[in-house]
Amino acid sequence: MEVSLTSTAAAATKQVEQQQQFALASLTDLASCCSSSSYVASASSSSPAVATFSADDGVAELRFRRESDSDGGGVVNVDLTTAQLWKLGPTQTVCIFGGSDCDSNEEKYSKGVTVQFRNEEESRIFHCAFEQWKKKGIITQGESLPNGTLSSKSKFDDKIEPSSAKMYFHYYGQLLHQQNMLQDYVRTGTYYAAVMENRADFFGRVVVDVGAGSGILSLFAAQAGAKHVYAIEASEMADYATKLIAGNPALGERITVIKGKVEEVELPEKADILISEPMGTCHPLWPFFLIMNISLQLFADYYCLTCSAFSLILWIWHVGTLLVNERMLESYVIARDRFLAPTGKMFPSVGRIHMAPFSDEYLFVEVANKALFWQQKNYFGVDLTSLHGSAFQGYFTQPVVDAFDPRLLVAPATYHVLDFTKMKEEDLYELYIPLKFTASVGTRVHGLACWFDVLFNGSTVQRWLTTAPGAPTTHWYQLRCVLSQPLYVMAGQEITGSLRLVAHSAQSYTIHLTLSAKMWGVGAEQGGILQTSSCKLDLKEPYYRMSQPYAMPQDQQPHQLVPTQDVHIQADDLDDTDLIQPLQNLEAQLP
Ligand SMILES: C[S@@+](CC[C@H](N)C(=O)[O-])C[C@H]1O[C@@H](n2cnc3c(N)ncnc32)[C@H](O)[C@@H]1O
Repeated sequence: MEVSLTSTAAAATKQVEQQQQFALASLTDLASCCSSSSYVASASSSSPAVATFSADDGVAELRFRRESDSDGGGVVNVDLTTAQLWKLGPTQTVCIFGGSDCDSNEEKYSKGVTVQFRNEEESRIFHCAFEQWKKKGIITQGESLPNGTLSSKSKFDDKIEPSSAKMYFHYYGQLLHQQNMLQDYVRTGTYYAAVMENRADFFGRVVVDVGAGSGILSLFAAQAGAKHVYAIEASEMADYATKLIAGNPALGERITVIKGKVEEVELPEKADILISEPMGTCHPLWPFFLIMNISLQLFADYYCLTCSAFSLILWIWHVGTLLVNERMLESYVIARDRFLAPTGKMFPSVGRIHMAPFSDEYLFVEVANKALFWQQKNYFGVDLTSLHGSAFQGYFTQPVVDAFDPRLLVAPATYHVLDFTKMKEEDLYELYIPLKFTASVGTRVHGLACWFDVLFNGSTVQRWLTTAPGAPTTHWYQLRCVLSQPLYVMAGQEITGSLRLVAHSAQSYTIHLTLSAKMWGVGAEQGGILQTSSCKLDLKEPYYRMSQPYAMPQDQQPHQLVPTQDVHIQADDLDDTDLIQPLQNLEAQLP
């Protein structure tokens, strides 16, 4: 493959000349579609060729030239603003475009060529370059790009499975999911307050919105007086963001939407400040959510139910989990290295993962009971019990997402800091967090509860966005890792262990949790371990448990446990009418 990129910039006119060339196995004309919308390949004009992307005078274009061409008749000029690519196979692509070099009769019809690449990798890079140059055509309408390099393969593509990325960006490409985030008023309101209270950090500054979504944070930055905002968004949401921004012209004239991944796009200048909401949300069941949301919306329209009641339900479905899920923090850190000036700021700049052991018999019973099905000895004449143990363990691989009562915590929380301004992208591939707690009460420990917060370290005001239990609930809720073998602890006893998060290519993490109860009382000074319990969970496959407000079990009521954050639970919020079946059932089925 020959990929070359040359750049020169004439400073006075700010004109840009860049080139990128691809050798092609062959180029085949499609019969011009004067009378039909279908294309027929004409074998006679197939020959090896070169494709050249270039940007002269700020206009990006693509030119195909057959190698056999001597008189210029084999040159095909493609207007990138109208051109589209369609993949026919791993190495074959059709390029359709509005004709510019045809006679007047044909001018109103689209034209096309079939491009045969030499291998799959070259095809992939060509597609990537095509998107880049197409975007460049859009950016350069308003301003020109400086010299730069086009990465042939981005870090994102290296580490993320294409199927995961496709599903991920499809999800974020839909307005309904952006709406769910916008309707998390704790989240969006905190961002708004953090920006407005710290106008000085935005006023007259160049801002990059990393993963702009609907463009809301770009609009906040523009409201705060940003000189220019580059809103980078990889999903189809970029088109909606463009619309939203155009609908707010007073702000929009200072915002440029750039459709592409932060790992791949080029910017014409360095940023003074990055703003982003890269905190992991969880959406593995998006097709299910989508169908249910659409049906519910239709149902709501049909029965003229109020939007607000239903938007609450839709919002509840868009639940989220631990800071690092989605692996978008890595993109945030890459954006820092690519776009931020050395003295620039990041909003947010720090994230903290908080952790504390919890005791929740009802949750434990609920998870364990899911495997009861496999205890049937006569399921259509079949004994299912040999699979009960596996099913039982399987349910404990799902982290639980819900809002729980902070009084379920059995020890003050500890936290692990992620400094987005300093950490390396690779630091996020694996996180190892040693754990050490002192139990406040004697109880059974059922696992580890986790939540996070992020800091907007403004020059004027420092503001935290927290997802702590007891704080106003966000769409992230909290996350709990439930142990299949609970631990017994006494008040004052030390609980040690570790939480290891290992990133995987499906944009999430495998969680390895170990908790141990240290020896207590006589012999404690020897530091021995009394009991240990471990589990392995997949952050991408959580169990959503938002159906009912938590009811505090009677036997746990007297404990006053110690959360790390302020608690705002009303006595009225607690209701012990819908408690789950007694523990004895569970003891009987433990494998
Ligand atoms: C959690 S949403 C936040 C959207 C918006 N900033 C807001 O606060 O409402 C994250 C957005 O980042 C986009 N995104 C994620 N990874 C990206 C990447 N590597 N490059 C560009 N956009 C990305 C997603 O498509 C999604 O729209």
